[in-house]
Amino acid sequence: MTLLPVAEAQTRVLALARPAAPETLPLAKALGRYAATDVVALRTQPARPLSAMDGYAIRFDDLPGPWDVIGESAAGASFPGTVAPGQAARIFTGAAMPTGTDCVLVQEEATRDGTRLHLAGEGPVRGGNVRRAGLDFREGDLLIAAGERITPARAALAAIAGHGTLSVGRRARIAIAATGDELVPAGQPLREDQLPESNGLMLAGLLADLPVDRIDLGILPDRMDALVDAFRAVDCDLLVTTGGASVGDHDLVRPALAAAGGELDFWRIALRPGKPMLAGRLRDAAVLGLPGNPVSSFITALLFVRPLAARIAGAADPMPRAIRATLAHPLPANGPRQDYLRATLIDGQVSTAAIQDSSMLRTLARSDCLIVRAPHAPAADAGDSAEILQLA
Ligand SMILES: Nc1nc2c(c(=O)[nH]1)N[C@H]1C(S)=C(S)[C@@H](COP(=O)(O)OP(=O)(O)OC[C@H]3O[C@@H](n4cnc5c(N)ncnc54)[C@H](O)[C@@H]3O)O[C@H]1N2
Ligand code: MOO
Repeated sequence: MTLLPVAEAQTRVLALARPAAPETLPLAKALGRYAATDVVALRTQPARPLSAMDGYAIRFDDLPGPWDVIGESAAGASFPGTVAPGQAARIFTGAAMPTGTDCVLVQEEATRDGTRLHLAGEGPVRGGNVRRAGLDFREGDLLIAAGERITPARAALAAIAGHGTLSVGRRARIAIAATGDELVPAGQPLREDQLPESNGLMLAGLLADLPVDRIDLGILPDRMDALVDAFRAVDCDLLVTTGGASVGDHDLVRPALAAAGGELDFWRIALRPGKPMLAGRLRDAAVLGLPGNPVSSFITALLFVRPLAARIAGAADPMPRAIRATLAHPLPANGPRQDYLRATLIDGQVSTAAIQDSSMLRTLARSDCLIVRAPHAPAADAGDSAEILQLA
């Protein structure tokens, strides 16, 4: 049996995306989306030299004073004249430096007697307390690259750079179906051979921070006709199923995809947990069939569903980012599959949970990171560096 390496599976999954045409939205609505084009500054910030402090705009060469205060410059109400040698202008934070001045004496270091101003401290350095024109950026600078997320800071940056709207990727429409005759909606009475459905809720949570509209297909039974009907009817950018991905007699997602007219791209990854995941296309939609075990569903959602959803919405770089931590204890050599061990990170030291069964939600819920073990990684010692993925 050939198992696809995780990195290759991720590349092939991202290639299933068909990003929708972008749309232009007011900045407030563009928050959380991905930029569809490069965002360039339409103005220089600051446009003129500004005071960084409340005090007095002076000429550095006039130090140590005294000065005559001849006017005032406030944010939005600049001093219109020129400040000559021996003169100063009252100034406030964010106000334009009057012509002729080059530094600001903070008011804590000044005393005033009517219009007469005296130095009462060290005074500024040359150019001190002034934000030069273009300190932040200049007109024409690239501020946000296409495919970057419109975070709160980037939305604010776009606003101050002169934009009122942005061209962004559309929200991805993601249909989620749980499959399995044993599944009952959470909170409902159940027999001992039944199980509350939990993967759909988990997937919804894992997509909640992305620009995604979810289509909840609920619980589908392990019957070809029901699966094929649901697959034929769905209209979405990405169809995600959980369960029925393996080799059992009731594992029908793969044949149902084919019967509905879909195409399989690949099935089975050198991944633990999550090996039986399948990927394909169905008409205009990408399809990911996640394994039913809750932890397998979680990890395949983290490694494949979230990145693909973000890519459909226009993300350039949607992969989760690994960091490094120190192993708190030894680890045995790894087998042929890339392993994602449920673990806890404390003060940079990472420890694995004792039992790593892919059905165990309590272990997953207690973990705040996953240790990534490459296929055939040799045994590791306490104190060795390990790659980890942090869980939100
Ligand atoms: N002979 C083999 N058996 C199995 C193999 C294999 O290679 N050969 N692979 C194993 C691996 S690895 C995994 S992972 C599982 C997953 O297979 P399926 O995707 O077919 O999952 P199911 O059988 O449908 O369910 C597994 C388990 O998870 C529970 N489940 C399913 N959906 C949900 C849900 N929405 N919410 C909560 N729990 C769910 C289900 O009741 C089962 O207990 O296959 C191995 N078998
Ligand atoms: O790969 Mo399965 O997901 O081990 O449990």
